[in-house]
Amino acid sequence: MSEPLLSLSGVSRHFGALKAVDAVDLGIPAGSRHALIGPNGAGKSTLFKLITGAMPVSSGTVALGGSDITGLSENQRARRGISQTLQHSSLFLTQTVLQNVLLAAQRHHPGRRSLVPRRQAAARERARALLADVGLEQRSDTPVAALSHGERRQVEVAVALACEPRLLLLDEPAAGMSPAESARLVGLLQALPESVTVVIVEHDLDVVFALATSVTVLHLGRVLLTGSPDQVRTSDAVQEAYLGTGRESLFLDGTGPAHLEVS
Ligand SMILES: Nc1ncnc2c1ncn2[C@@H]1O[C@H](COP(=O)(O)OP(=O)(O)OP(=O)(O)O)[C@@H](O)[C@H]1O
Repeated sequence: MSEPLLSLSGVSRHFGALKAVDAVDLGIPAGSRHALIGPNGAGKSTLFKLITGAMPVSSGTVALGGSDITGLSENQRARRGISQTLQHSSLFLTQTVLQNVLLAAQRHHPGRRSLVPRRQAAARERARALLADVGLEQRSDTPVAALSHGERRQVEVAVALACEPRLLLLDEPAAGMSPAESARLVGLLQALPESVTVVIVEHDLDVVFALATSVTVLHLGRVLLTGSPDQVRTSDAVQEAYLGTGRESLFLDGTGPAHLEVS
């Protein structure tokens, strides 16, 4: 079997006596649409930060494409091909959608910054193509401040893609979105090329089951199960992990995810 794109081995993060992430082993093949789920406090955000390099591991190793990146900073990992969108927006509100994407591309490829009009035009063309990919070509010249919440999340995906990632990590991309906006987001993530491996941390299980080809369930910092969406859906252990967390069941009606209309 080929080497996973992302490989975690014995990854742990402790806060004093609390094992927020506890000896996690995980291999995510290239091209996956992988979801990390689990009840509140399961360790999802902490694990996300250990992958991006926003937080150092207490022990264990993180490898990307077979290279150990455990000791690398967040910026160094970004240069190796890890891009992320965060729960809290990092967009420039007074700049247009296009300018946000251009700035991200320039930050990532400082060498491509150019005063030559032909090169500037090529950069704008690349940025417009990305905006078309995320369904925002009509909004290129609109200031981000004038966009809806859902559209801003779409810009964040375009900004992350401007860094030409091998691994795109999305932290709760559907938070605060309407069902229609969530469906659009799922559609655009499904349409990304296989060269971009996607990992999402997401509470909205309709989004998870519409998108994910594989799912890891975290509980109390440990991997409870990694499997197909069907294996996760039908697991008694997963249902039990969600009991007592405010959700009576993994699915609110106990039958399955609500239908998410993905166009
Ligand atoms: N910087 C920190 N210092 C101390 N404890 C922390 C820190 N960050 C997270 N924790 C604790 O680690 C555990 C896991 O938190 P984490 O935010 O990773 O969970 P989560 O699964 O993302 O939860 P949620 O779904 O609520 O966002 C929790 O008990 C949390 O209180």
